[in-house]
Amino acid sequence: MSEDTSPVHAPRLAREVADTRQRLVTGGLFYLLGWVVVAAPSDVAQSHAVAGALVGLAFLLLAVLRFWPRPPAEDAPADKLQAWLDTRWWVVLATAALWGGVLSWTLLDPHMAPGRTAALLCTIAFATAFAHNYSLRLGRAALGIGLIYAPAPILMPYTGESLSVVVTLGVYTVYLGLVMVRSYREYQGQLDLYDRVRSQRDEFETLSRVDPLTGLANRRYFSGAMDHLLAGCRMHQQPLAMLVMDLDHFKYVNDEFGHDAGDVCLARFADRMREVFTAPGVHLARLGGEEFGVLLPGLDVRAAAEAAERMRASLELHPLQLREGPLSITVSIGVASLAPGSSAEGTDLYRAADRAMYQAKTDGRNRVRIDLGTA
Ligand SMILES: Nc1nc2c(ncn2[C@@H]2O[C@H](COP(=O)(O)OP(=O)(O)OP(=O)(O)O)[C@@H](O)[C@H]2O)c(=O)[nH]1
Repeated sequence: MSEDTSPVHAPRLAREVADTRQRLVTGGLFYLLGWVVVAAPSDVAQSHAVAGALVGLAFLLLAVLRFWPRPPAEDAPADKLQAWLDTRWWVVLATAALWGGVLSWTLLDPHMAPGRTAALLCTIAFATAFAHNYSLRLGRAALGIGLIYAPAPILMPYTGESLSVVVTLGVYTVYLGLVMVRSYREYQGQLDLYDRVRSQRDEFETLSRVDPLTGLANRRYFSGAMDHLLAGCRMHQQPLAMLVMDLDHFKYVNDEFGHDAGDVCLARFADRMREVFTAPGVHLARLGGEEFGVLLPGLDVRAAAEAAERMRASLELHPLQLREGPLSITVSIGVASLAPGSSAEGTDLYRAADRAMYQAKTDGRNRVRIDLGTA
């Protein structure tokens, strides 16, 4: 039962696992009940007591196997989800085959003849339920229905049943086929809709935390990360540093080269940030316009100022590459850090770094300034 198990299908498979699990809950015991109803009027207890008991036990075992093992977690790898589905299908198909055997038995063995009508009615009910509930996979559903139902139209012409019953069963087979295909299509439609809703949800989720122009975190996400990092740094008795960086005379880039070139400049600046700030735990964000933020957990104000100076110097030495050519642009950077024992909050850290950045602007731009108010 090999299927496509590429990771991209994992959420779709997880959904199928959940739906299959839901359908498995009922069903198994109905086959057992069906067997009791078929066996009761026949003299199986006298003629084939052991075989009859084994069939009952087999239905019971298959009913139990529907509940065990439990499905893997929703976010499990696709191959695990697929393996669980495959084993559940074996159980369902084995149940169908066993029922097909029961029906054949009632048709072929005169001892079982009194249970034949009940077997036939159960067969129609089970095949119909199968067509409605198990058309998650077309081929497997067709096989299951065939196993349950095929003995009836195949064997009945040889058991003295009237032609009208045989023809009716044949016509019903066509109906089952149509129901199965329709259920399959409806289910695939549901899965497609589920995929679309999920990818839109992922897109919205990404948009809610990422700045689309630069791919950096946005201000909202950055604030949340700051609270989180601050709690972590306090727990581990570490400082937390922040840089606020503002491009100098950025308006000139827009005015001179156009807004699109300004956008590319912002994106290239973000790339440069990624190149320069590579320490683990660093958070980069676009705070708005041409203002950017960096959170540096574990760095005191001096170490953070050194990191800021690396960024400033990098920009000064290596101009950003725009389509129009290299662009020499500079950045003013404000630095602040919260000491491990400080009771100041994230907003205080932000304000201090922002103050330092404005000081850098006032002092002539293209420089790093420190605010020691929170250090
Ligand atoms: N292309 C582009 N420009 C933006 C964006 N957001 C803000 N700006 C522009 O950024 C410029 C900011 O100008 P100012 O606040 O005067 O700052 P500045 O020119 O960098 O000067 P100083 O900060 O004082 O060095 C304005 O022209 C805004 O239109 C954006 O997403 N894309």
